[in-house]
Amino acid sequence: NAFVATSIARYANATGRLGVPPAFSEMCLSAVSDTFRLRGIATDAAVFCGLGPKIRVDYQCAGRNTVLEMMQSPSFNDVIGSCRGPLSLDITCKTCLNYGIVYLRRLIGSDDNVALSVCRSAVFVTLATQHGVLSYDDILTCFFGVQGITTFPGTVSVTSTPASTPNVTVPSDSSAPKTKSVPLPQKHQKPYHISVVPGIGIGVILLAILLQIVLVVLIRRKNKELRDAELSAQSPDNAFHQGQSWRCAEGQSPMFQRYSYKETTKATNNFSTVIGKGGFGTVYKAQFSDGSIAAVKRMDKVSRQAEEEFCREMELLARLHHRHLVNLKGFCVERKERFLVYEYMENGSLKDHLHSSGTKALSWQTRLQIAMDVANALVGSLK
Ligand SMILES: Nc1ncnc2c1ncn2[C@@H]1O[C@H](COP(=O)(O)OP(=O)(O)OP(=O)(O)O)[C@@H](O)[C@H]1O
Repeated sequence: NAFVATSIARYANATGRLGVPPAFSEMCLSAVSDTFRLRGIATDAAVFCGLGPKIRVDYQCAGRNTVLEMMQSPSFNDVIGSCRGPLSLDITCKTCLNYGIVYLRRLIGSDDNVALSVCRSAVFVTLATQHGVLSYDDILTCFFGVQGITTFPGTVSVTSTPASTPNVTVPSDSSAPKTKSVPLPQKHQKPYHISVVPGIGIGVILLAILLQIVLVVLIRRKNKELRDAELSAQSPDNAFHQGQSWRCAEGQSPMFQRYSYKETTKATNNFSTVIGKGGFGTVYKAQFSDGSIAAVKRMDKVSRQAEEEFCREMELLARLHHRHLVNLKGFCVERKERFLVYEYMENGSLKDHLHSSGTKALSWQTRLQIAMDVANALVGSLK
């Protein structure tokens, strides 16, 4: 009904008539059926839309055939006045409809339901022609509870056949001009699914572009990694890292625990506690996740010599086990990082004790004992 009423409102807007004359009704009905088909509505819907098997395409109401006649009927101004408010609000819409019903009852009584229904559409069409005073979309929503069928404003000159909507041939009627401007409901004529398809398409394209960007970033990152690896393989120092030193560390690994860079960093609390510095590098205090305390020596610089030293220390301590020699617990070889992990000597270095003075100074007897222990350790290392 909303479709048909919309078409008739457009026609009324052009001609001032409340529907097409009988000679045009067949063309009009076939145009309505075409519209149904275009919008994917079952063609037999026409049966339900009309007042019986045929759709009413004229809204003659109690002898009134034109918008002007409707306007001139008593109390119609009251209807217009009550429908002036924002009809999108439920309360305003109800007031407008109530005024309409009161007006119709006065006009045709309350018994003739068919006439009531047709006149109700005639009221709608009449109101719909009141541009500037009333909002067409709001009236449509209020009267039929539907939205988006058409936007009424906007006009087009019409001269061709009714079948090729939206152009309409205006009947030769002395009271109506032959060619009129009829509002064109272009905006909302496309069925819903037609506007959804491009939306999905755009979504898919955007997703594809996004995936492509991610792919390019990943490829670039991988290429950079490969380039870096190639460069480091070409550098003389790194050739050593990749070759001899690595074999050295690998060779010893079964004897010592191998630590990862990550766990070493965590155990030293990101290398926060320095306990000494030697020729090889800096020594940090560390506590590993199993609770063991250790001294971690970190190789300061990457050089062939440092690498050899690292290797030698490992090889040596793998062979030497003496109660006067500090034990090597493990190592870490990762990228350019080299660590040796020793058991932690909580009393500090011999050097510190030998050179300390005051109450902490070592007695000569203790010094002698230490000298003998060191000599023992040396003998043990030479065996
Ligand atoms: N296992 C350890 N436990 C506690 N502190 C240590 C341990 N190993 C080293 N240190 C501390 O770190 C300092 C440096 O030790 P490191 O072995 O690197 O140097 P060095 O023996 O003095 O010299 P070089 O590196 O030439 O042998 C020591 O003086 C000591 O204070």
